[in-house]
Amino acid sequence: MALTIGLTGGIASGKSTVANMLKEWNIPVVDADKIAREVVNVGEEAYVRIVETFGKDILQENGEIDRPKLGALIFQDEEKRKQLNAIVHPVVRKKMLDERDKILKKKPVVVLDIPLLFESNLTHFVDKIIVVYVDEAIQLERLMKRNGFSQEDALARIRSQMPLSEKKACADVVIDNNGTIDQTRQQLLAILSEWDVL
Ligand SMILES: CC(C)(COP(=O)(O)OP(=O)(O)OC[C@H]1O[C@@H](n2cnc3c(N)ncnc32)[C@H](O)[C@@H]1O)[C@@H](O)C(=O)NCCC(=O)NCCS
Ligand SMILES: Nc1ncnc2c1ncn2[C@@H]1O[C@H](COP(=O)(O)OP(=O)(O)OP(=O)(O)O)[C@@H](O)[C@H]1O
Repeated sequence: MALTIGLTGGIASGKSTVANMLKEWNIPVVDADKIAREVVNVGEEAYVRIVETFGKDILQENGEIDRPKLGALIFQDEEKRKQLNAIVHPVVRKKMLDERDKILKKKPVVVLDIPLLFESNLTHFVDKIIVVYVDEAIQLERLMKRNGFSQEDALARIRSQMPLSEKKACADVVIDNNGTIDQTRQQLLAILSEWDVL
């Protein structure tokens, strides 16, 4: 029987780290962040609407969207974030579900890696939910390190999402990613074997 697993968590909680493990084991993963980047390529409908809404100031010289600049804008301002979400999310959702359907024609299981699974009310599209959890102090530290953000910028991003503790409470299963990568891999293996996926 077909199984759609939702993989979610908070910003920098370790979703991509877990998704990479799944891909190594040949489990197909649909990456919402990757699709969200593709749908705003120069000339795409969402690109045109973003430029109309936020102006040419958010573009690089070559015409592509300046992601750090747009990020700085929308993570400081909830109204602007809602405007961006309203442009990008419907297109991402459609592409993601198309990819899911294509994969499920050939494979019994697919994982949808969706950072905003709960915030965007997408839980009805998945059968099981894995939340990748970290304590906020570690999340902050990893986010600042990975993106070179100040503490203030990193906190603005964390605060723009549903608290990770709430997501944890809504999960079918939680991966605690406070420890080593290997400890995370062991937890994932146990979940997959329990669900007969490996
Ligand atoms: C604001 C943008 C340009 C910043 O780009 P940047 O390359 O710096 O970050 P990236 O796209 O890799 O996202 C990193 C993480 O930020 C978080 N995040 C991104 N967008 C949002 C949002 N609208 N609300 C809350 N968190 C978000 C997610 O945890 C995501 O995994 C970009 O994130 C964007 O276009 N966001 C809107 C689309 C979106 O919601 N994407 C996320 C899920 S589909
Ligand atoms: N167990 C771990 N130990 C040490 N570092 C880790 C661990 N897990 C992830 N990291 C590092 O933390 C950072 C965030 O992890 P990752 O990119 O997987 O998170 P994410 O949830 O996909 O983030 P985003 O929502 O921003 O896409 C990365 O730099 C990653 O290498």
